[in-house]
Parts: sequence; C-alpha cells; structure tokens
Amino acid sequence: MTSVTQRGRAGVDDPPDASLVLDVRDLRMRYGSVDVLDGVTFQARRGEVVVLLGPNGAGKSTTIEILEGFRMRSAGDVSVLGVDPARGGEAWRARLGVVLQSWRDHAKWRVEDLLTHLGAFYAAYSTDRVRRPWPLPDLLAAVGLAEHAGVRIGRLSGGQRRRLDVAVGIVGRPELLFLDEPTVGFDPVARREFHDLVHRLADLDETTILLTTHDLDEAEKLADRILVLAGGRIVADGSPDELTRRAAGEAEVRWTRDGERYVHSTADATRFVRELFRQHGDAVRELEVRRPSLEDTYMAIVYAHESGARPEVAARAFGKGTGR
Ligand SMILES: Nc1ncnc2c1ncn2[C@@H]1O[C@H](COP(=O)(O)OP(=O)(O)OP(=O)(O)O)[C@@H](O)[C@H]1O
Repeated sequence: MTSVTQRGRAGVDDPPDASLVLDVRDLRMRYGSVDVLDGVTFQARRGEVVVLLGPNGAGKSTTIEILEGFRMRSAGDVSVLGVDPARGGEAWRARLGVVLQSWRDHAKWRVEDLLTHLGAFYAAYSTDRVRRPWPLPDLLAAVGLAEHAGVRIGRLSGGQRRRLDVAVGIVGRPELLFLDEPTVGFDPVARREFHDLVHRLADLDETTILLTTHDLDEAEKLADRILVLAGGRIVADGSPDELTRRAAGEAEVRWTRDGERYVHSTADATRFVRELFRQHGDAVRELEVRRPSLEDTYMAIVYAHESGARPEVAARAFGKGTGR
C-alpha cells in the first residue's frame, strides 16, 4: 500500500468551492496485489443526487466506505465536505448520513427510542442553518414509520426495518447522505415513497446523495448524474439522458404501411419521420420511435469494458475523461 496523499490537486491557491461536496481525484485501492480502484475521479455538488452503478465487485462499496472514512485508501486525493475522510473528526461525521445494511441490533428497543437515542448525538452539532436532530414525528412521517413508533425493532418486517435504516441515516439531517442499495426489500409503494423522500431531501434540504443500486429504473428516476464504475475507473459520467444520447445515437423507428411492418434505425429520427410522412402521408400507421433505454446504455458500457476495451477506450466512447 502506498501512503495517503494530501489533498491539493485543485491548486493550493484556488479558492475553495463551497458547493463542491465530494471531490475525488485519482483514488486508488489495492487489496493484496489486486487494484480494485485504479484512478477513480469524480465530483458532486450540493443538492445533487449521484448514482453509482457498476457490476458486482466493481468497487462501489469500497468507494463509499473510503468516502465515509470507514476504509483507508491506498492513494489519491479525497475531499468530503472539505475534509479528508482519513482525518475526519466527530463534527465532520455529524454532517454525514450513512444507510448501512439492515439494522439488526437493539431488537428489544422501540423505534422511537432508538431514533431519539441516536438523534441526541447530533444536537451538539445543530447550527442556525441546519437544526439537528430531525424532530421525531417529522422523521417518522418522512420514512413512513409514523404508525410504528412504539413497535419493537425485532418485530418490524424486512421492509419496515429498511425504512428504519433510512431513518437512522437521516436523523442527523446530513448534508451528505450515502445510500448503499437502499431499496432492497421494499415493496413498490415503499419504493415510490422512498424515491419521493430522496427528491425531497435533495430539493428542499439541498442534501447531496450518493447511492448505489442495481436497479436501473431506480437510477433513472433518482439520478441527476450517473457514474459507471468498471475496471477500477469511472467509465461514464453524465445525466441519464446524456448517457443514453452519447452511448447509442441510433433510434429505432417502427411503422406499418398497407399492412406491412417496417423497422429502420437512424441517428436522426425526427428527420427520418418527417421524410416518411412527406413520402407516404396518411398511409403511415402505428408509428413508434424507440430510443435506447438506460438499461441498453448500461449494458453497452459494461459490455464494452468486459469485452476487452481498455478503460480509456470505454471512457472515450461514453464521454468521460479518465482523470489522468
Ligand atoms: N476487505 C477486503 N479484502 C480483500 N478484497 C476485498 C475486500 N473488500 C472487498 N474486496 C474485493 O474488492 C472488490 C470490490 O468489492 P466491492 O464490495 O467494493 O464491490 P461492489 O461494486 O460494491 O460489489 P456489489 O455490487 O457486489 O456489492 C471485490 O472483488 C471484492 O471481493
């Protein structure tokens, strides 16, 4: 392992950018002789929802654990809320929220007692701008546990426990929230409510959120920006729309005419359809324009990587600098 380097790549004389919540440059992590992270570079700003995607074992949890200060990186410059997580103290930690895997301890505690107990830690870090902790009734309502305030934790269902995990993560009204696969085990209603909560936290509280998921539908609904981690690098970085536009310019146009079915792939669907109507007018029926979905895009990115494209090549194809 090499030593952790001091931050400063942005330039010692540059004024600090207060809206820059996460600043990760050339992050490296080596387990034994394996480089799991091999030069990860990205930034996130206040109020942004950033979704980190990548195949199993790509290093998403490792990245998040490093940013949370739970794991020591091998090399690279990392700033989280202006602080190097390797040196973050309690006051820094109070500004972060972490949703870990399901809360299993304290089975005999009631939901309200646990949240009150954990919330008390944050009171010392209340500021004029951010009142901490989040008042219990509001918090319970926000995560959909208002009717379970008095229930013992051991009696909660899996989905209710996951809601409690989220409540534990946000009780301190974090400026930056890490969510590692937050909706595993949620039913569709809970999932929808959780998505609303994420939007509310980002839009109203300007909370920056970094979340991992394998659910591309969820990524598309939540992300201001998507990062794809593959081969130890960020190989794609952009809004869901930007990524799908960059990745596969071709749209598929389908229609019928005189009972025959037609399919045509084109980079400029608008122009093609205009020409189609100019030539065939009302004879064109059942017109459909299908653009590549985020899932198509993601598969293309991962395929490009796994089929042997070097990260630099995959990164260029999907519009991402490699940070080198
Ligand atoms: N403590 C460790 N020691 C050695 N190798 C580790 C350790 N922790 C993780 N790894 C390895 O590092 C790689 C990245 O793991 P990580 O859990 O960060 O991936 P991930 O992208 O979160 O995967 P998943 O989508 O499956 O959750 C994996 O190959 C894993 O086996």
